[in-house]
Amino acid sequence: MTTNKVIPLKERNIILTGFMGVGKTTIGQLIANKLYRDFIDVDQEIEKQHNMPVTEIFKSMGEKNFRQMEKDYIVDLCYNSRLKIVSLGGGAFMQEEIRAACLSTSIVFFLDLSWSSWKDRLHLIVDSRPVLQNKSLDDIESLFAARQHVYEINNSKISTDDSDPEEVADYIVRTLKLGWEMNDRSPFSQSF
Ligand SMILES: Nc1ncnc2c1ncn2[C@@H]1O[C@H](COP(=O)(O)OP(=O)(O)O)[C@@H](O)[C@H]1O
Ligand SMILES: O=C(O)C1=C[C@@H](OP(=O)(O)O)[C@@H](O)[C@H](O)C1
Ligand SMILES: [Mg+2]
Repeated sequence: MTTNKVIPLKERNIILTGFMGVGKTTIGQLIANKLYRDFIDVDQEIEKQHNMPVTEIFKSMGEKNFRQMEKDYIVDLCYNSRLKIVSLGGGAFMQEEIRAACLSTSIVFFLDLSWSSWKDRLHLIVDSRPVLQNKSLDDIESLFAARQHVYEINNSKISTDDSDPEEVADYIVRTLKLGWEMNDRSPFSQSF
């Protein structure tokens, strides 16, 4: 474990959080390509471990087990890796232990999208997101609203309304490079 070591800013993992369908997986991969870093999508890693899609994991093992696997994977990743671009699943940040691990070791970006834009995207994702299945639009809106205040705990919030994934990824890369450059020039420290 690297728990007590202060991780230099440039080496910290970059973590994307936000509601299902906001673009974490798509944009994370683009950021990784632009920065020549490894990309880790937590859902895809859990799917590889179990050789089945998340929908099947929910069906055969239950959501509770999925949440445990998600927590174990992310906490380990946070404390034992650096320089990764990581896309979380949209429910991960609801677990306090995951939030604490992410915020103490990494740089967390919240990809925000308004409800009115989000609902136009529902048809793209509903079949592959078990949490959205058998729910009315009102139920989903309540879940969306309930989770927003948890995503608000982050290092940087990006509004993705009216931007395509390339634009969002470029914006995040520019923000990061600026932050790294300012940190390099700071007389106080290399890390915080
Ligand atoms: N900025 C965007 N504008 C339009 N469509 C997007 C945008 N970001 C993602 N999408 C689309 O939304 C869907 C969900 O994207 P995904 O990256 O899987 O989201 P998440 O990982 O947050 O659930 C995909 O079909 C993707 O192409
Ligand atoms: O919000 C959630 O509870 C979930 C989000 C999904 O990931 P995306 O946010 O990438 O869709 C996936 O982890 C699972 O279906 C549960
Ligand atoms: Mg995803």
